[in-house]
Amino acid sequence: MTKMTGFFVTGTDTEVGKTLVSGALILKLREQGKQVIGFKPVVAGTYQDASGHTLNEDLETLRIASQLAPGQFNLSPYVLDMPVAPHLAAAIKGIALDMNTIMQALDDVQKHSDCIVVEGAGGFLVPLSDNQDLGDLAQKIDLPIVLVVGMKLGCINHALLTQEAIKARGLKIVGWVANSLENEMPLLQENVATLKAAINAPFLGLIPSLPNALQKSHNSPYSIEALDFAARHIQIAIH
Ligand SMILES: Nc1ncnc2c1ncn2[C@@H]1O[C@H](COP(=O)(O)OP(=O)(O)OP(=O)(O)O)[C@@H](O)[C@H]1O
Ligand SMILES: C[C@H](N)[C@H](N)CCCCCC(=O)O
Ligand SMILES: [Mg+2]
Repeated sequence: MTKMTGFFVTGTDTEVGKTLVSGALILKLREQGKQVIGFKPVVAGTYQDASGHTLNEDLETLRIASQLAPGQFNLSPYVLDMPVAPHLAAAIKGIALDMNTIMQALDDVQKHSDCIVVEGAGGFLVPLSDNQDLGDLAQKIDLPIVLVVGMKLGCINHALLTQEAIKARGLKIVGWVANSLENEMPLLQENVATLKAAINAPFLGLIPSLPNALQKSHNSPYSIEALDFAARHIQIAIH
């Protein structure tokens, strides 16, 4: 496999805005004239669209951001129905998540793009199997890591734990994004200031709570306007 360019997007937890930031990064890379494809090693949680197709919200968001047609490219080798820890969703389906299968799928989409934005599943050390986790996958993929901090009580500890885990794998955080989530936390700016001092990587920006008009509705992914709103709040050097 040739050396990839792009980003690996991890977060302090599940539901912290990795998909929002991944979509925003795809838009920023596309603004530079690059062909970008989003990828997730595994997704857990599906819904049926009006035509009865089984879809996943994150993959549909990455698809919107990359401007891909429905079904164009396989953005994840593992689409699992239950919205639970991926290795458990896989076990329920009677399968195991295999690192080589993920790398092969990534290689396939990479052939059609200049850059890849890989969104992790949950936090940095979510298991893929009994002996491998997403940190191992991040090591194999070896893309610069963007850390998304979901701004809620507890995020300082989660951010520091994640930073340690990334460092322990010999990887580097290229920057971190504070995502304000749906309800702005008390002392938001003070929390951001604490994180700026504690995280040993550039601060890329604070995404405010999405304006009501841009909030997603049930089962529908982020709109392109929501991704663009987030992109406008991220400053990142793209080479
Ligand atoms: N800035 C924001 N303003 C308002 N709502 C937000 C914001 N960021 C995220 N959300 C909401 O928080 C929820 C989780 O966001 P998102 O799906 O991007 O998280 P994630 O980290 O990608 O989760 P997963 O681990 O499942 O991939 C979504 O319902 C989304 O609408
Ligand atoms: C289903 C969910 N939305 C994510 N895709 C997966 C989150 C896995 C979290 C596992 C854990 O850390 O306990
Ligand atoms: Mg997501």
